[in-house]
Amino acid sequence: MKVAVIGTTGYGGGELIRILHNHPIFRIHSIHSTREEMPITEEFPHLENIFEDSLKKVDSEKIAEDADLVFLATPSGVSGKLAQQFYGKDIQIVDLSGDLRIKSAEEYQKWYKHDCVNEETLADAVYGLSEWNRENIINARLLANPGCYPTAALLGLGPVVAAGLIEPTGIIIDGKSGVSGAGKSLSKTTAFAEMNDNFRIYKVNQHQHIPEIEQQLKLWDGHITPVTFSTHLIPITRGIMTTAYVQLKKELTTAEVIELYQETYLNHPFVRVRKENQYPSVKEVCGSNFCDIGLNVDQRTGRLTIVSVIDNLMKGAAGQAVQNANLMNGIDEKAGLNFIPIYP
Ligand SMILES: NC(=O)C1=CN([C@@H]2O[C@H](COP(=O)(O)OP(=O)(O)OC[C@H]3O[C@@H](n4cnc5c(N)ncnc54)[C@H](OP(=O)(O)O)[C@@H]3O)[C@@H](O)[C@H]2O)C=CC1
Ligand SMILES: CC(=O)N[C@@H](CCC(=O)OP(=O)(O)O)C(=O)O
Repeated sequence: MKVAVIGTTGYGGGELIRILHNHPIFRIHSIHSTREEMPITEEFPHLENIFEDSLKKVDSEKIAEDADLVFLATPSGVSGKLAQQFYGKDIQIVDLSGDLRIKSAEEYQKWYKHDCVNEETLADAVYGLSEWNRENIINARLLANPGCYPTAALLGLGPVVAAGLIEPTGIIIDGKSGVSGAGKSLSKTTAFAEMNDNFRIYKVNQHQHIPEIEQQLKLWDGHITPVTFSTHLIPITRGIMTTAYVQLKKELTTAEVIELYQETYLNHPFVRVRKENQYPSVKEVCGSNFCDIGLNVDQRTGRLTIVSVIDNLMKGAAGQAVQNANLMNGIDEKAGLNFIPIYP
């Protein structure tokens, strides 16, 4: 199958190349960004002698004629416009941005601060939380790949929320991300002198992933009320940890909760649930498509602490995008994603 990647010179696009280069079914047919004709090795010298194609113009007619599937690894706003151009053509679309995830146009405008794609396109987009929306993903032509923080937070919360085991009010989620989560553009907040030896909170109560997290939680339990979600930048390159705090409705032991998670994710190879008293760290998933989860019930407060870790560029972006593209095409969901995490 021929695939095209738009936004190849970015961090998410670069990660797509790393995965797709060894994929057994997908072949990279063309790569694109605003810098047409430039060999990709000018931006990514690490690809020298491995993959040296040149970037091509973004021509949606031609891409749709030549390729079977297109990955949009482009910024919010750009992705929406491109999705609109490809929509209705004979090509599958997997968008890594936030432009197709929020079903309410009003909510999208409120959090993303610009106009949303048209209603018809939005209605057709399938939310690609791979482990939880498989039936719809299998039939999707237009796929909204989840955000990095929502992936970690939702995989962590899903089993207890869907089972109705927690109070629907007062959910708190604390997220920490490495700086590659912000993309490759230069900015003061991600500059070395700002981030090295530092740790900061950002977008307090204003993060664009809040409506995405709430939308999915409400599908699991319609009684869920607004969540508190805080994001922090930490001085690492890759990796996200989310820690969620939820109140259990009834007394449960940590062992019982772990059993529920193990059963829920039994047939989902990319989610690994830690044993009692073991908690994951970001290094344990770095470079891989795994989401590792650790759990603990505090018997004093009746609260459950849920720790999830992912690599933001893999399960949080390109890895889950390929997992979804596999599912959309009836391919083994692990195809091309059989990476052992890079440790230490
Ligand atoms: N980084 C992460 O961990 C995650 C990112 N995402 C989302 O994935 C998308 C890509 O993110 P990321 O790779 O980090 O971003 P980057 O800023 O690193 O890369 C953006 C890419 O988009 C290209 N681009 C920008 N404007 C256009 C345009 N008008 N036409 C064609 N190409 C364009 C750039 O190419 P050039 O400069 O060569 O023109 C570059 O290749 C974003 O929507 C982001 O929100 C989602 C989850 C996690
Ligand atoms: C560290 C960092 O800055 N991360 C970015 C993640 C952005 C992202 O992935 O955006 P979408 O999912 O909305 O496309 C942020 O917090 O905004």
